[in-house]
Amino acid sequence: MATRAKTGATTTRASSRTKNLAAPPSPPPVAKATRSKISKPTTQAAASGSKTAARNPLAKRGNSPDARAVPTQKIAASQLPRVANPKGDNAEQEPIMAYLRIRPQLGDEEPTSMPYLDPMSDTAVQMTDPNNDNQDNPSRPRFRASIASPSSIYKFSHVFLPATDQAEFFTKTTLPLVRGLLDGQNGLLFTYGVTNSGKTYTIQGGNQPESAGILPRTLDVIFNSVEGLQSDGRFRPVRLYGVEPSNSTNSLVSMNVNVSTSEPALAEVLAEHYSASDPSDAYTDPTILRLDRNHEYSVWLSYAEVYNEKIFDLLASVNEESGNGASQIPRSAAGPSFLLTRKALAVRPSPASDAMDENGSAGKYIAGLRHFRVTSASQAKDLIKLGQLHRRVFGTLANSQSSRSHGLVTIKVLRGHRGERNDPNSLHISRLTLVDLAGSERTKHTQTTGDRLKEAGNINKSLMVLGQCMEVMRSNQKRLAQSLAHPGRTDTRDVKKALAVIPFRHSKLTEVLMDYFAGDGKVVMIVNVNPYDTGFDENSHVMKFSALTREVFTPTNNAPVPRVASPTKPSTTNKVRISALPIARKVTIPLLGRKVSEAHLEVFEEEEELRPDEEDDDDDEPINPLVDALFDEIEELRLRLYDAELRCAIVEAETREEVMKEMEDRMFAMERNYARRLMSEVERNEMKMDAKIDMLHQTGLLGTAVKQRPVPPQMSSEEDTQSTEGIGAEKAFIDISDDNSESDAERCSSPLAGKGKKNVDASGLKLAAQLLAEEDGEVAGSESIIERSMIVDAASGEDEAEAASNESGNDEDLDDYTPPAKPSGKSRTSTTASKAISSKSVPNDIKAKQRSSRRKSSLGLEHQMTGLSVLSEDDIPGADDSVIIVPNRKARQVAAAVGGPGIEYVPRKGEVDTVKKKKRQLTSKTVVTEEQMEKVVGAVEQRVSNNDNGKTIRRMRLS
Ligand SMILES: Nc1ncnc2c1ncn2[C@@H]1O[C@H](COP(=O)(O)OP(=O)(O)OP(=O)(O)O)[C@@H](O)[C@H]1O
Repeated sequence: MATRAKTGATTTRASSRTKNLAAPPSPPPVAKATRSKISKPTTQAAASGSKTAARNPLAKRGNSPDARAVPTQKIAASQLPRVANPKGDNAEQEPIMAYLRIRPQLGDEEPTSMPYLDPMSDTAVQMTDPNNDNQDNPSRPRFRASIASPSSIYKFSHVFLPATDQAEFFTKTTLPLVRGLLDGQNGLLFTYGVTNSGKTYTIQGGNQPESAGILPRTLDVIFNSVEGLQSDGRFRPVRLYGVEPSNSTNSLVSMNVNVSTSEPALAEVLAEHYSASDPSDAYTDPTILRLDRNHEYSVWLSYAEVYNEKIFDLLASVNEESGNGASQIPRSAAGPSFLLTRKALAVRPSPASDAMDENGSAGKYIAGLRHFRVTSASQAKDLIKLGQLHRRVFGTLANSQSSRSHGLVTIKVLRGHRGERNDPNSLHISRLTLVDLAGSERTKHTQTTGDRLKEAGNINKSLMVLGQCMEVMRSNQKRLAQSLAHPGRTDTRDVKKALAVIPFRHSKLTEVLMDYFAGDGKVVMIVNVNPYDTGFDENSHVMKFSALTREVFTPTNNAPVPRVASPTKPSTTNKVRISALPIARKVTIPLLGRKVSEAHLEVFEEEEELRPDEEDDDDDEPINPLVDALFDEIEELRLRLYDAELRCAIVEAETREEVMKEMEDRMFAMERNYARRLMSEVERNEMKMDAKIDMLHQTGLLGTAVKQRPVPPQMSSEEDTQSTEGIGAEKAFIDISDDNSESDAERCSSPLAGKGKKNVDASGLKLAAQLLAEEDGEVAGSESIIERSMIVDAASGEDEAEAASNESGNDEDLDDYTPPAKPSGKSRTSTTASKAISSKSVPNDIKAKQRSSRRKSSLGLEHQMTGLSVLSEDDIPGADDSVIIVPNRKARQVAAAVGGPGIEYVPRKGEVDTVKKKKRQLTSKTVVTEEQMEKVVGAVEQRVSNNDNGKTIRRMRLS
């Protein structure tokens, strides 16, 4: 037997049957366990007993002494809902267990509250789209980019909140599977979720001792429980259900993977930085499961990855070639370089001899995947680390340790009776596979391109196919259940024939796992969600997948009818052909060591070998070329879509940035322009207003004549002349009512209203002429003075005496009004002198000439003033036409009390009227109705008339 096994010509099938039903704690019904092909009468008898038990699962589960002896499992089993097996046999079915784990918030960069996930109970969560801000107002139109439902409630077997620790999580989700494994039952656990949601943390754990994940804890519990019950490992598992005599090549020592002593050279270089100081090694889960001490156990480990739709053995020794220059990889001075060659493994159907019954399938296995016997938890953990080292772990923007492949760790336990150590028929094989799925990729967020994009496409393909398998399984089961519920309506056999093909073969991942879904043990799915930095839409898809999965049932008791299988055909490996050329990739692995910063690896990935006889696949699943082509098409389109979206996002971002910059520049330029214009306008306004106020002063009505203000610098020489004229003219616009005898009508009339000579007060003209002389900045000789004096005389005429009396009038009627200064002595003298000249020494004809000339000049001046008034109004931006200048604050108060805007106080010389100034700066136009104006004017006049001796200066401009 041993000899045959060594040659590899014969393999055996271990028995799946419980031989001693009375032996406590006998396991519950075994799913697909293996049985030796070399049958013995005793084995057959036992198998027969087992067969009976297998067909009566309830008796085996609930009523058997074994079940009573294993309380943990009994509780776990009793919690599960049961349904009739759609296959029509007596096997029980359980839904796939789905657990939700919510990742806690990490660091400060993420928001403090879960934005869209609301745990409602231990088994339900509500997801609400945070962008759906129209919830409160249904009448408002909804524009949502997302196709996911805005709010949904999802149910799970259990919801684990962020505070859940690893120990509790392991106990509730995985321990029942470990119990099943040691009791001979198969199990599958996989984590599902988007990148960075905590899948790897759940499976492998964190850096802290207590944060060990479910994989190291599983190994701890297994070795805690089998302590003292380990067999010598004389048989080893092959394929899915086969056993064969073990040989030395499968021991860790023989393959130089005794990690405690010597590792492969690559691992020596790299792993020392990876594993030397891993604090989680120090932790051991203390849980011990009680086992039947009449049995002995051997534990086998394999570690595979599905990467880019290829399967690789992560524990296979790698052919390496260290830094000898053979590779084209640019060598780093700091780090070592390796050329690795690894070969993709094929998934093959097990030979029919492995099948448990004639009609049954023996399942598919990964051809060439090596299993290593491990005798302690620490040894197993080291082996896992070696596998992780080989696993492709690339840093992406989303997660520096993102898993780019699906990692499958399979633990196989061979259990045999102590009394029948040499009998392979006494062996049970059970297996537990823990799968760390790669994250569903967010290409937009991770800026995935090139190789990463291809990886993403393949990852998504695997997950998509997994979802499709679930969907088809669910609909098949529904149809069968309906048919069984109404047996008269349709023939169940017809329904079975019409069931849709489950597309397991469309991805390597589902192909490898299909036996679990097809009824080979319990399936547990862990849904990892990170609601802090992952989008609502992405997690919605994950949730939908989990909701779908929970509706799929897997048979938990699928023990087939045992039969003696024919010997396995010898391997035809020598006739293999390589399906494609090797693919070379360059990998850079960052290291944690001080000396070595990174290692460059060149990986040659050989395609899987296909046997000639495998080209016509003998799989029972029909191949539909159209479906395959459509899948390829979908993948192609998906990749192109990702690529296009990525490019669009980049272009959009760049365009936005450019436009923003341009707009910013423009805004700055506009701001500068406006500020400059505003300042110049304010200055101009101030100049003009000051000039006007100066005119008032110079008329002597508001105080002593002030010195001439400088002409605004922006005025040209041409403007200068005009402005000089304007100033003089504007002075003439001042309606001077310096005596109380002036009629109301005259006082209220605007000097602009008539624009005629009679509206121009004689005193005003006189002063205007004087001002003109002063503004010219020179005394142009006596003639010009005489000329101007004549003009004044002619203009004043009969009003002269009145004007003279007004000059000496009492102006103390207004409390804060400063009486105008007396005209300067020079002016007065000039006037008097001119009068003297005119009356005494000038002949009559000359007088007449002078009179006509004076009349002309007067008319010219009047004309100039009229013109300038227009110029003045139009020229001053923001000039307020509705302004009333009142002589003092009190008057303003009175006017303001009566109501009506536009009341201005004319300050004394040197006094600053801040209100007016501010008003000017704001250049706000006040609109005053005629009615308001009249009211104000009336009030002012009233006030003025109440003060007998007051002088009122008002200026009204009615626009
Ligand atoms: N329950 C948790 N408690 C504390 N930290 C956690 C938890 N879950 C995840 N993390 C941390 O979140 C980060 C991302 O987790 P992890 O690497 O497991 O994500 P992932 O889903 O495996 O990502 P990928 O699919 O890209 O491999 C890690 O730093 C991990 O330590």
